[in-house]
Amino acid sequence: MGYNKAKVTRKIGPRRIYQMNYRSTRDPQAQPVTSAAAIIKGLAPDGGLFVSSTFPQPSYDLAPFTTQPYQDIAQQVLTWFFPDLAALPGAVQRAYGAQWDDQQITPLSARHGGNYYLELFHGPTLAFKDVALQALPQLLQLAKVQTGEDSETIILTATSGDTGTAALRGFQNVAGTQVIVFYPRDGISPVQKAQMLGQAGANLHVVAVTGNFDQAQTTVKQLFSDQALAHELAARQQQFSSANSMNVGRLIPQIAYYFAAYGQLLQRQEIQSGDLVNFAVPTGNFGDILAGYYAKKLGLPVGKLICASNANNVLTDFFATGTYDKRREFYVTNSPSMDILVSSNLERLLFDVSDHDADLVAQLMNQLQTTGHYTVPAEVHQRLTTTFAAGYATSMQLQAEIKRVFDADNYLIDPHTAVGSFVARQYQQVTGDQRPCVVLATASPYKFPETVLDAISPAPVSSGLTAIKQLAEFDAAPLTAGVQELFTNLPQSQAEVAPAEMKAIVQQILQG
Ligand SMILES: N[C@@H](CCOP(=O)(O)O)C(=O)O
Repeated sequence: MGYNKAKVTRKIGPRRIYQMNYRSTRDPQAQPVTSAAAIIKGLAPDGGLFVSSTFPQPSYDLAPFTTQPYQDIAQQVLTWFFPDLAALPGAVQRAYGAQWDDQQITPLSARHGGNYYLELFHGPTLAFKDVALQALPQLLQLAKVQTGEDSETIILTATSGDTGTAALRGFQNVAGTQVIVFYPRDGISPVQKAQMLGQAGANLHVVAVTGNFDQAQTTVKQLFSDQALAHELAARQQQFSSANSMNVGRLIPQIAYYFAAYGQLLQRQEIQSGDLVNFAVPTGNFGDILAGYYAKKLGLPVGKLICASNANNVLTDFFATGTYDKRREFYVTNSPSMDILVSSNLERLLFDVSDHDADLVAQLMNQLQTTGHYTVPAEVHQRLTTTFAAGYATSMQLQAEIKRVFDADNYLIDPHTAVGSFVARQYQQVTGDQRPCVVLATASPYKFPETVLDAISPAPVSSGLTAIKQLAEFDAAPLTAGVQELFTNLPQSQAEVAPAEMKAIVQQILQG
């Protein structure tokens, strides 16, 4: 493996250890930090996002991905980005162990209705967030040991349904951590809510916000840069970190499943080594699709990255015009995890395609905050459109897509996956692009049984646990442990606040 850019900094025994530094997307003058520090901090002090100072340029063969277990692929990817984190192999084994209901961790389906589905929901909370949030606690622990950081880590998280539960599960009873999750009170599915409130642990806190996801995430970002609060925390030996894809420790593990998908296609001889594969990614905060962009930059033969949105189609318009404009109605939809108008990770993409122009990124992000919109230079927009395609599906269109795929092959997909599937087909029809396409299946259909049933069942649809049983009748496979657990979880208590009260509740929780 060749690391032609990372700097060799020290040598332990016969093995050379490389160090990868991380810098903010916004401040060209800021001192870079180590990978360990970037994971511990979560967000850069200037409000920007950490990116690696040099992008890894490994040389590798694609052939081994056909036979390697997922754990090996994940370890390889993590080592490219966090070469200075010691003891990664153990962490990876713990992250991808018996808590997964499929040994492949992210199995690729057969071709259904024209496309493949990369099933990212075989972890304990039934959504793709587990792939990274079973790993992040491990990475954080390694980073803390390595840096000697002994303050308590307060994981502040905003969720539109899936990240929160996966973060609670990942950090459940992890020593030296507390997790505070904020979710939009009226913006997640009944099963998502029951699942989130069902996560028990002395270090876990769930707070409903009487606002939408954007308000929760924006306030979380403000709390990160609140100096008075940081001092209060420091006095108690505490500091914030993030479980959202703003944290590189959350984002980087997601790159691995693009390699795993490619390996599975190769292994089945559906493609030849080097063939380009398109990926359709349902996305709200842009983390999942950015991981695909990073996979392409690492040399994986990725063709188009198809960015799929729901009715909150701010990203579709951005890719079409180069103008990002969040001044529009926020829709609460039947694909709630994607109900987002401020896509945090787009900032990392802009940093990359503008040739690391941190001043430009800072200016655009400032404009977004003050005016609600920005337009990227024409050259930046042009670069984006060579790699990305974009489209959206309405709530009715995604339901029709669930039915189409089910009718084709009795294959059940969740509403978010259906958004990706619909937009992939739309793209294929408009462009005639016949390359193999992998749709990221981001959540289990059992998290949204009402919407799925409504699409496929002629009978009246029930809700919650009853709907899960009703949906199971359409499924030849037995219920997985993660779904069965939904029937036994007991709801924990939660607080409810307005967005303006989020700081006060954080202080109250942390003061015990
Ligand atoms: N879609 C998420 C919200 C934020 O995304 P993240 O990937 O940055 O955590 C959710 O379901 O909670």
